[in-house]
Amino acid sequence: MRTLDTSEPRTRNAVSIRREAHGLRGVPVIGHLIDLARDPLGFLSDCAREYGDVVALRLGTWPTLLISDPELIEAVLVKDHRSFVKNSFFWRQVTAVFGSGLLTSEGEFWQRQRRLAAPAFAGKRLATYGDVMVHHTQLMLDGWRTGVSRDLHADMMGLTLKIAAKTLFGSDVHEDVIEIDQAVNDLADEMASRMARPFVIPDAVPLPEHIRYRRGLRKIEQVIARIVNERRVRNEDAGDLLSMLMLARDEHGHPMSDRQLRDEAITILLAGHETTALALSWAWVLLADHPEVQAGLAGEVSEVLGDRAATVEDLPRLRFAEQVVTEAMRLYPPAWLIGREALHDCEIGGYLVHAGTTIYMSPWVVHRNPRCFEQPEEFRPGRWAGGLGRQIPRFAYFPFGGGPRICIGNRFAMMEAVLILATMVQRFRIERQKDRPVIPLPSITLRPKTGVWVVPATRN
Ligand code: HEM
Repeated sequence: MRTLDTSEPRTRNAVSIRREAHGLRGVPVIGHLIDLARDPLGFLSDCAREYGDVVALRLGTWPTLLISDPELIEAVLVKDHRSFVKNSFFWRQVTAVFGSGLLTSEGEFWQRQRRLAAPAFAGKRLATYGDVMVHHTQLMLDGWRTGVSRDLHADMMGLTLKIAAKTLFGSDVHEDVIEIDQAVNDLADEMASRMARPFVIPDAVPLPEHIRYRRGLRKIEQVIARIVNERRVRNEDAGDLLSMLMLARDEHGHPMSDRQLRDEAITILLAGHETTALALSWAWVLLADHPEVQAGLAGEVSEVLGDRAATVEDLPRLRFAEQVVTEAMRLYPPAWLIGREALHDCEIGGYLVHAGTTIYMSPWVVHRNPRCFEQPEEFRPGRWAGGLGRQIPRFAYFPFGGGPRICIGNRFAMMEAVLILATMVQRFRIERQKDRPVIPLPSITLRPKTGVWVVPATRN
């Protein structure tokens, strides 16, 4: 039971909470860290439900606010974005992996890198990726057998990795997929433990997880280096993201350093492939649990495509497929928590925010708010049919974040998810393997803890 902490001074409207059960008052240094580590989704949802749109949490020594009101989220991410940077505690834990790539850099440097990368994710260039997406999905499905159970999440991870490598870096990674997959998992696990820990254990301490983490990082760096070297040898402008980055020159005419290329490539590869795989895996969990929705989707795909392969031109008519992806990301947003840190004292919606305060905004929490969505726990893709997206506040639904730091790959991801989903449902009906429940694991991303085990059946 959590109660309002009236023993604390209340500045302006600021609300503080503490947990009284289990003697948590006896661990003031840790504050709510244990609650957050034990059940992050439940804890943050309870906080918002019980204490409202702005809740002060005690996470170790870090002053933290959980903000769940769409207008206030818009203030942080858009209107007052200059007052905030990406949460530095969080990002410090992952800088060894992402370096100064797009996800983690700030200021003018970030702006320049974003400008360079943006054309690869827009317009005509984006449209050229469609065939690769469908082709790789078909290759994957060729290996599926009716009645033979499989981990669909592992399939989605392998598929989106191959697609990202091919479309953005012009490279095939078939032989490396299993190892990269393992490496990404090891990195994500270690980054998540570091985030949850209120203290830092130096990398040099030879813990098994540190060894796995270093091995994972080395593997990914090797693959990236190979891709960059292949391109240097061929010395051609392939018109993809890697070429754009390699051909870019700064104001002094200098190309990007190998280190910066590595940072950007690793960022795009990691930020892009797991999140999209997750959107698809969660969509399939929901579709398997709602056979009538899956049948509706198959009906649309059959009407639009018949037996032929999907193309980018079909996207405007695959409306229900898009609604399925949108609704799946409402219930299971792959990026379930977004963080910022206040650069200086400021005010958000009348609340005083001190410099250094961490702001948490959780799509998981907001997307399930009954104020924003009717029967929010229900999977109803059709709710998006009548232009719901335009009727709700802009930040009632924000799976890709928003403002200047909005996901650069959001259109790429939507296009990829819809094309993959349509290609899959065209060939297979998918049921869950009953004895293998799916357990959400809110790590850096929202993952299915032990995969998504399904039994496919060929459609006649
Ligand atoms: C369903 C799939 C995806 C989801 C849910 C997702 C989610 C997000 C979110 C929430 C952010 C903003 C984080 C913040 O503001 O702190 C972000 C940023 C980013 N995403 Fe995605 N993403 C997805 C797919 C992709 C893809 C396909 C790519 C690239 C191929 C990508 C690359 C990036 C990059 C580079 C950033 C940093 C952008 C910047 O700060 O300028 N993402 N993503």
